[in-house]
Amino acid sequence: MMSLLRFQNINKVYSDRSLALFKRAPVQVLHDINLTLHHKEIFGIIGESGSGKSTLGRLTVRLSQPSSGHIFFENQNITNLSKKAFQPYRKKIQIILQDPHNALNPSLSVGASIEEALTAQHTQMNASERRERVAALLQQTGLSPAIANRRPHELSGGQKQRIGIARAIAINPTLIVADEIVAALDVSVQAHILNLMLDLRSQFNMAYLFISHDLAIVQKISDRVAVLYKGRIVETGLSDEVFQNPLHPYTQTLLASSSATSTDTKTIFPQFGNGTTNSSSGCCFYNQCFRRKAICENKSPDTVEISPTHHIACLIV
Ligand SMILES: Nc1ncnc2c1ncn2[C@@H]1O[C@H](COP(=O)(O)OP(=O)(O)OP(=O)(O)O)[C@@H](O)[C@H]1O
Repeated sequence: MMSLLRFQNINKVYSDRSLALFKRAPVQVLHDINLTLHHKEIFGIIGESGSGKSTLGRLTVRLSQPSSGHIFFENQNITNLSKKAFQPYRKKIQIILQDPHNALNPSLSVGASIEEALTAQHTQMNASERRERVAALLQQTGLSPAIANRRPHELSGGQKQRIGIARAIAINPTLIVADEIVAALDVSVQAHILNLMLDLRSQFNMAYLFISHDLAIVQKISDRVAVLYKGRIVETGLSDEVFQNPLHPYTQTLLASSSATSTDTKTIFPQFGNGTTNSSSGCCFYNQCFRRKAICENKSPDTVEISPTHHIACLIV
């Protein structure tokens, strides 16, 4: 497979903002990152909070610059390109962020928001072509074209995230950085969004850098995965291999600690049938456990019985 994105010896140093200005010391959050992402591939990035996942995503779309090292996109070194020289690549690399509620301009209609993505990238479309494109994008993301006239506050979280996805795919990118894109959504909505991402990948042959703390979701959605620990890649490989036979002690600990809390993939991805789930109860998921168990067992949340240990595990989390 041809390389789409390559990180070569990437280091990132921030200054520690928790300290007073005169006491600030540099903090290295990424150490010597080497990764290659192929065309049409879904590459998962996992690791605990603060391990540097989002920083890697931000470097990819040049929201931030590496302190040293190089980033190659389609074999072109894009690390130090001027804004103008980067413009053609900007169109090919899009990002979708976690919080759909803040991702959209509240004063713009949904249609105007998507049109803005088209005009920002200097597409040569006239107004009626843009409106047609907006309608097509809404349909492709499972929404009615009529929603174009609504404002963000009139939409659900899932609908807003679909608009975020429509904006991201508007100019036919080849790579999408998906940073915790379902973390803020209800579990049933997560399923729809993740299935939409899989459909769009097959339809438009995009690659995803898929950043998530939810190991079960990453396992199911990713072709390959890298495990970040304190800014270093400690393990990388085919998703199934890493999840089934983790070699690095940190990966083993991460998988073991997630086993009581991870998403039930049978609920999220029913098409995977009886695939393994990391959840001891099969249903636990942070503080939504009642709801999740209800969904798993197809019951009302009020009638779900939860074992004391399951419940305690959720309270601890
Ligand atoms: N702009 C910044 N200035 C200073 N430090 C930063 C900045 N952005 C991130 N950091 C620090 O870099 C480290 C890595 O942050 P990052 O957001 O990449 O981690 P993460 O793995 O995505 O975490 P989470 O899963 O909690 O989002 C953290 O210690 C964070 O506090």
